[in-house]
Amino acid sequence: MRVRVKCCGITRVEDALAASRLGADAVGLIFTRRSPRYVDPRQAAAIRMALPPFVTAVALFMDDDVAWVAQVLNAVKPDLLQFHGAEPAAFCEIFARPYLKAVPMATVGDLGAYAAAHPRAAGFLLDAHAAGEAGGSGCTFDWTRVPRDFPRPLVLAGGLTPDNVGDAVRATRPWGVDVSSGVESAPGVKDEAKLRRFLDEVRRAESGLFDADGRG
Ligand SMILES: O=C(O)c1ccccc1N[C@@H]1O[C@H](COP(=O)(O)O)[C@@H](O)[C@H]1O
Repeated sequence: MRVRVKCCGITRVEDALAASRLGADAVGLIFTRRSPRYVDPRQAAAIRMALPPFVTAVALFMDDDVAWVAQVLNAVKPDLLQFHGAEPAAFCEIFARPYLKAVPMATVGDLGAYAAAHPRAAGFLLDAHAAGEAGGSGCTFDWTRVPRDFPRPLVLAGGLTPDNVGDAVRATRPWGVDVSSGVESAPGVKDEAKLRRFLDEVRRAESGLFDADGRG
């Protein structure tokens, strides 16, 4: 199966278009103000409207309040939400939209129990959350902790770059991968050459995962 790619922390229309053209399945728009990749809802709406068909717009929040999430949803109309903080399922479900729940791998030991606490999540995004950083830290975690054959979609994140994403895909066989700082020239500004190499490496790695019958 194809490994899906999300490019997170998009703040410019041209970067969203480049990511889409190069084959990204999703772009992430960050609405938590503590991120250097924060994008205001008006700019995000312009990015969202510029996306070609079948490219998913993901709105990322981290322990933000209900009113702010609702305001962003109204303005941007994203396809998918990503809750990157300590939001319980009851909070994530208020908005009645499909959502990804981030898992802080630095502190979560039992992924099964964590997932069970979010029965309606569309999938789980495994991030390092290293050294107190909540996201976009550029830090990896121990990929041997990613279970094979987990019954729900797992998106690998945290410190992925064009240089390590091939090994990451071969080691974990994830549903998808997510990259933010690893394909930038500055926070919130994507580097097209890095993005191209990242997507090429994902495709190269995934092609080696399947046998002649297309089975993984
Ligand atoms: O990217 C950010 O600035 C960010 C800020 C706050 C919460 C989450 C954030 N990004 C998410 O973190 C992962 C990992 O980032 P990186 O690739 O290690 O830089 C990223 O995929 C986003 O989903």
